[in-house]
Amino acid sequence: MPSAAPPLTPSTIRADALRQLRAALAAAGIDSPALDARLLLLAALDISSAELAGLPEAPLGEEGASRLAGFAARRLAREPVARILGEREFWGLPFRLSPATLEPRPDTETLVEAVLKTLRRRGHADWPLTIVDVGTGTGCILAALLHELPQATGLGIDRAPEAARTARDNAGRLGLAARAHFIVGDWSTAVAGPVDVLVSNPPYIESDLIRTLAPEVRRYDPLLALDGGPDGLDAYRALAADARRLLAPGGLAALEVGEGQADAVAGLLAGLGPVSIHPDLAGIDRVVLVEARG
Ligand SMILES: C[S@@+](CC[C@H](N)C(=O)[O-])C[C@H]1O[C@@H](n2cnc3c(N)ncnc32)[C@H](O)[C@@H]1O
Repeated sequence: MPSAAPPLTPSTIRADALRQLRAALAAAGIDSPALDARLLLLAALDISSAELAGLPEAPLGEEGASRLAGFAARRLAREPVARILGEREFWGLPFRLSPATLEPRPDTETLVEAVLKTLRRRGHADWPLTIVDVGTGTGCILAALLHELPQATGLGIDRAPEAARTARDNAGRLGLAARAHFIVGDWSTAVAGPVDVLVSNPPYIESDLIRTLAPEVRRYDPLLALDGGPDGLDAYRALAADARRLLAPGGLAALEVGEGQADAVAGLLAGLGPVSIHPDLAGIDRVVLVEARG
């Protein structure tokens, strides 16, 4: 049964709207009702937290009530807040979303951290590195790396043309257009190499498990971004072959993996050089990194 929307009117005051929305989201079983209600209210009224704190008794007004009612209906239909707002932060940078892009996840920052740590340990962070990001989505991994590595240039590849366009737009808005290029392609088949850094957060959910995912993921993240084939490892087989073909001597590849996949992916990369496995903040092995022999 669809959950009841809060009874918002133009004369409803901000504080009451927040309470009503929080209660409606909680009743619908949404995980973070207080935070979501607050973010949606601020966005619907286009105000800051300080403005809300300063004038909690102000009425929503015609436009505010109508926008907030629309946002509430979408969230109650389990659309994620970031999709409603159209933007999501990753590595402290803003990324626009489109229906063709995965919503970037905090876990993926583990991959950015692992690559930067390795490059810094090796004293390569100021080198004019070439980076390839396969399955770039919003372009978040590539943009975060280029943001931290001022001499590097990068290529983002996605099979979804709309994702490649969104990534290009995001890189442009972040001032990275001169160093980041984006193409539509199937894994790295269009790339000749050599490549210094190959990164990817590929689709890795086992096909049969997709129907068990939370509605926020199953209904709103694109299937192409989720489906890793029968055992979830299809993409890694292609990427391991790409790494073997493309990596420069001494180059590195870093792949995000799903829970329980690290050992299998480490096995696929093992022939290239020493492999390390990096946990995310929850302690789950999240990134497999290989440093190709020089
Ligand atoms: C899990 S998403 C990751 C998106 C983004 N890199 C991130 O971390 O938020 C995987 C991405 O791979 C893309 N993809 C799926 N199959 C592909 C293929 N054969 N070649 C290139 N990209 C592919 C999807 O369109 C999607 O954007």
